[in-house]
Amino acid sequence: MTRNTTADRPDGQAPGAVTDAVTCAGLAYSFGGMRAVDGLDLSVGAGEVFGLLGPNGAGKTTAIRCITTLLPVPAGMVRVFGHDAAVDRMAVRRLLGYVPQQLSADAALTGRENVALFARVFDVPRRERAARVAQALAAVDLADAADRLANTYSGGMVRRLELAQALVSAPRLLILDEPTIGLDPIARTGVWEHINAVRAATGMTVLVTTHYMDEADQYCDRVGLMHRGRIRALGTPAELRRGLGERRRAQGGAATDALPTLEDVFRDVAGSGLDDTSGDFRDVRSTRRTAHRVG
Ligand SMILES: Nc1ncnc2c1ncn2[C@@H]1O[C@H](COP(=O)(O)OP(=O)(O)OP(=O)(O)O)[C@@H](O)[C@H]1O
Repeated sequence: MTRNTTADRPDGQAPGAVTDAVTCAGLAYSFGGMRAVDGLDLSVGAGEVFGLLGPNGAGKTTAIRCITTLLPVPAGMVRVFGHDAAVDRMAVRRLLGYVPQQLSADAALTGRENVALFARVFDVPRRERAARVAQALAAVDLADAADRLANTYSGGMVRRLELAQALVSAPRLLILDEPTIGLDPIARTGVWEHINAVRAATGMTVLVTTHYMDEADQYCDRVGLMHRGRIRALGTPAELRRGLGERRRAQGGAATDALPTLEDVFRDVAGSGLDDTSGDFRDVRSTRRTAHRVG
């Protein structure tokens, strides 16, 4: 059950309002008999940074692929700035930039060529292209490295290059699937600083998945904790931490005044589902499937 609601939304809107950047209602998606997304209800307000968290196999990537229209919407509803993803796929695609989990940069091209390719694919007008490519590269601090082959870039630079690819079409909604995975702490901070700078300059909405609870706590306005295909807890990181602290005190546990961390909240939500026998097996199997896909 969802434990927290939409208090303190930056746009002050009710869930499902037209100014929502993303609305999912009862979204479901199955791979054969496996129900990867199972009745997902989600509203991301325009202009907010929303973190979708959850254990391996929770259904985050599948949900994101439905929102980006890369997967169909077989059941339920997905809207992006009011456009129905099941009906108006091109309108949705024009509004978003997407950085997938898998590598999307071409090692044999320079940084500039990689971003220019995305500018063409996303129909950036020919006359504006060179300037927009340069602007996107500058926004992620790659102007000086723009004419080097991408295979000479560090991991952090590649991730920033992929960010530039997603930004070149000036999206209203930026969707990032684990943007900082495998990066060192300095590179992770760098990626977030660039996301925040662009967001501050443009008012862009950001929907991000991450397994790094410290990042979610620091950079997300609100987070949704997903487990077994739907949201189990929702709120600002502070609300979720406070809520767990209050529940613990009410249960007479934790003889400490320390506020729980977001990782404690994550364990509280995901842990309860991992305790039963089917959950253990299913989640191990999910993780292996995911590893196989990525590797
Ligand atoms: N192409 C596919 N074929 C079969 N099963 C899939 C496929 N993609 C995902 N799944 C399964 O759907 C479930 C949800 O996977 P998904 O990748 O959406 O989870 P996730 O929360 O993004 O996980 P992770 O954090 O590991 O990326 C998992 O059980 C996964 O094994």
